[in-house]
Amino acid sequence: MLNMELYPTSSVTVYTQPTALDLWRAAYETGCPAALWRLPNRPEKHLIIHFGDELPQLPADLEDLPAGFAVSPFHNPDNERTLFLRADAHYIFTGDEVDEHVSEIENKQADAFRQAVDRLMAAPASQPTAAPLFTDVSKPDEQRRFEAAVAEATARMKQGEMRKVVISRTKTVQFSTEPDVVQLFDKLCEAYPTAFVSVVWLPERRQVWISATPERLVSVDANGIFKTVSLAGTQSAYDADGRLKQTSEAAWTQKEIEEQALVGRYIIECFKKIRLREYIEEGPKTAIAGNLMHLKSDFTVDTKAVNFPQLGTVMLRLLHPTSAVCGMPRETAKAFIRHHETHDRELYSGFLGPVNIQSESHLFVHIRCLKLEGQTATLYAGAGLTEDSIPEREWHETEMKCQTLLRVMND
Ligand SMILES: C=C(O[C@H]1C=CC=C(C(=O)O)[C@@H]1O)C(=O)O
Repeated sequence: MLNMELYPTSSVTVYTQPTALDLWRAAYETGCPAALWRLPNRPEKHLIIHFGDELPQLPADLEDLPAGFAVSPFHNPDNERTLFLRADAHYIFTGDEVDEHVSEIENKQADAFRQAVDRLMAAPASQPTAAPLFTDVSKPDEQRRFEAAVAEATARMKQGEMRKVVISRTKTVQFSTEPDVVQLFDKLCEAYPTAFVSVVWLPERRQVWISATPERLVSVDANGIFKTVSLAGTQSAYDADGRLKQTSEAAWTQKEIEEQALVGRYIIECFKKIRLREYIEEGPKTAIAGNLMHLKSDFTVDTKAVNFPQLGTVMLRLLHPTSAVCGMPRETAKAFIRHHETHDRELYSGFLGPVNIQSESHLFVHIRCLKLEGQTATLYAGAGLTEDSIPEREWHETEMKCQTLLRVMND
């Protein structure tokens, strides 16, 4: 556990204000891990900087962690190896106001970061540039491999080996120049007000992860209200004429209803394991997630009323990875994924989000995301399969999921 007493913080509202871009560039140039995010339906944006050369890998125990940002890979037994960015510096952007909380920690990274911020603030403001062009450089056999894995999965499910598995694929695009990720973040926030939008810089891996995810994994707010969701089933939010559909126009097939019900059942099984009966379940309802629609049920627990302050941590351990990204039974699905996917999921379908920031923790399933390495972006998308899945349709679904980020990058 980290002792926050070592890191006293000063809280001031600054008058010569750095922009999010100045701060991001300073973190990027000086190799300080950083996370920029905006919670669903909230106006303010947050940026934290971790002053340190190595990012700790810690158990995701929400009660023990200081303020920061957690990022977990898909493969993370018991959530013990969760990357954790400490909020050594925390900036909150609300309209034109910047609220700054910077720890007095003294080390090489902190000094380099502060100097870089001063230098970038003194430099003439750079003019916004047009988003760079990009081209699809995915492997030509990606679709064939994906569809073969879907066919194999449905055959196994028909034999009764599994009930559900989520198979993913990648799409690689090459940018003409390195994209401005802060500009892309702002565009994603505007396009998807109900999504959790984030950009995370991991200098050890030389990777920037960008996402606009619709799926809450575990939240505990300042009043001790715990939330999770069951999200599955996918269709376009637009009709054949390109018109945005009403949620009431969404028609769901038996396959999609069952796919979502399995995720809900899995959540209820987790509650049962800890003998928790006092939860509220609402839904399923049709929810809009950017260019897509999903079926969604909300689960809520008042942790104060049930006297269960660690519920967030306990459920995080039980839930991850849910059957929205893995499958059922979980271990069989995990083994199938390991053998049939040709890429490493890395942080895709893990979880990420702020921990103990303003007395709240909000962790989301890391989907609708991409990994940026220099000028190359790898997009990840998965499809929940049941025995009724049709390979070409599932491929098309992953194409639509990639569009969540691509259409904003194209804008
Ligand atoms: C695994 C993904 O989405 C999940 C969440 C919602 C709907 C899903 C589906 O319909 O397959 C997936 O379970 C992804 O976007 O990569």
